[in-house]
Amino acid sequence: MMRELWSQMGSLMATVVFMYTIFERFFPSSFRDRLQAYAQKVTNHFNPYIQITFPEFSGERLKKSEAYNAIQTYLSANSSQRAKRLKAEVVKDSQTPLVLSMDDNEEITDEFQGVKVWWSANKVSSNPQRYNPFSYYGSSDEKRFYKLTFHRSYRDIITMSYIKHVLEEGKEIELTNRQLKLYTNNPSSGWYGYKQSKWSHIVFEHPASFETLAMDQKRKEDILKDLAKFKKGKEYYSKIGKAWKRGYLLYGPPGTGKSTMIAAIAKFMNYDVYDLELTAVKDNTELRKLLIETPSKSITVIEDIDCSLDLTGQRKKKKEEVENEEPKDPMRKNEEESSKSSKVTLSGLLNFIDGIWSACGGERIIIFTTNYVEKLDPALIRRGRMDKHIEMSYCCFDAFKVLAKNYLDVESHLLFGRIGTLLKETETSAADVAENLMPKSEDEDVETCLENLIKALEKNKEENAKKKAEEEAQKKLEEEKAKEESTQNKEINKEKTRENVVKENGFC
Ligand SMILES: Nc1ncnc2c1ncn2[C@@H]1O[C@H](COP(=O)(O)OP(=O)(O)OP(=O)(O)O)[C@@H](O)[C@H]1O
Ligand SMILES: [Mg+2]
Repeated sequence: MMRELWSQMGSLMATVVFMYTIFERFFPSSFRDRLQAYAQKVTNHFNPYIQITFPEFSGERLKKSEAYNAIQTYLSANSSQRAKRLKAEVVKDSQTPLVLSMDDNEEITDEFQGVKVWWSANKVSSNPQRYNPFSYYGSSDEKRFYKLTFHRSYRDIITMSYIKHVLEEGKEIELTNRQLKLYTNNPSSGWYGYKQSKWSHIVFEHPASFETLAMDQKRKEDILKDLAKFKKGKEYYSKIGKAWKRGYLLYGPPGTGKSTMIAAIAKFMNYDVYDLELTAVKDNTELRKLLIETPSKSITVIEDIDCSLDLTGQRKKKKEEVENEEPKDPMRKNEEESSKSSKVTLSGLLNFIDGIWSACGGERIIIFTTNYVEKLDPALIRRGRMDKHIEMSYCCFDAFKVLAKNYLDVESHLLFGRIGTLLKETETSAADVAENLMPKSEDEDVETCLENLIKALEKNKEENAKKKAEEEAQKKLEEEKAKEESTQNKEINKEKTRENVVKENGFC
């Protein structure tokens, strides 16, 4: 009531000012200014309400204000039930294509810690008559802004806590609603020039999630807990003095779900994925430039790190090469050397993961995947760099049950027992199990699909047994050969010793 009264007062003052402008010719300008300032002072003195405005565009370059966007999102989420007049907008990159927010000149109330505040969406037209085709604001110079009004006795609570709460919640909702993106690095030849950038992106619409990811249930829960702890870890990481980042190493045979797991992590965390193709990065400087452009709340992925570059034995190999090298044409040698030195090195990657990059913004995840964990340089995957090592192993019964639910919508079946036994006896990837579970035609029912899987697993078992027998036979052969060689060596040594004794003593 009181606030409305003051609002009326404001209109009254505006009318007075308007009258000045009409009669301005009859008043000297100095008198007009003085009167206006005085009227403002009087209003401010008695008005117990404070107003803060948040314009849509700010700064010299008239960039769209982040605060305005966050407030819009916050109010859309909180006001669409309360406001009587709403406007619908199509928002780019949002999961919900049509976003409802309160319409221009509409007002709603909000409450924070028992304090009531008023938000209004406003629009002013600085020059409605003039058409400006280059205007940021459309056909007329419309300027939008949100106005927050509150009683002056709550100044501290509103300016110090409430606005922060609105902006944070608005940004959080923006992040939840937006569509995830998958970024890939562009070759450096295209980094500069008009509209070029280091990363290109597409909307990331991978259907995988932790619900559909087939793996041992306990391990899955463990990973989920780890991720949830990381997400809420801002204070914890700052308390222990560690950069807010986490490294995951996913390793295991092909088709066991490493890439699927990355998609599930991205979805769970609601982070964009930056898929770094190391072979397209010329050197450590380029690597740095690329990584520095990855934002917080992102996952940087290096897939098949063992194949991406010779990160595994680079240092050792270089030495060997130098020793075995034949003399070369000096021109070619120079060329080769410069191409060799323009490569990302293991230390370049490690320094950046540990150093500046992890300190930029925080809340970053880095994931390496490999099929051959034993080939990697221990320095690359030591704890602290790759904090969590996750083995994606062959399909177990738990994982099979998830796949059966995903593909056939069954949770139990008489054939499950046989499949469980066969999975223990074979090494079958989840990708192979999934492929066999997928109905090949419309006539194939659940039972046929499960039988198909059993047949495939039995075949796999037979082949494995055959392979194992062959390997054992080969091993035996090698052992026998080694034994024979050692007996021969012993005989030779004995003969040599005898000859030496004869030489030393000078007789037979
Ligand atoms: N654990 C799993 N859960 C659900 N689906 C899986 C799983 N593992 C594999 N699949 C299925 O198999 C396909 C291949 O899996 P994915 O690409 O994740 O394997 P990968 O471990 O990354 O293999 P590679 O080592 O060859 O890159 C996926 O598209 C998915 O359909
Ligand atoms: Mg993969």
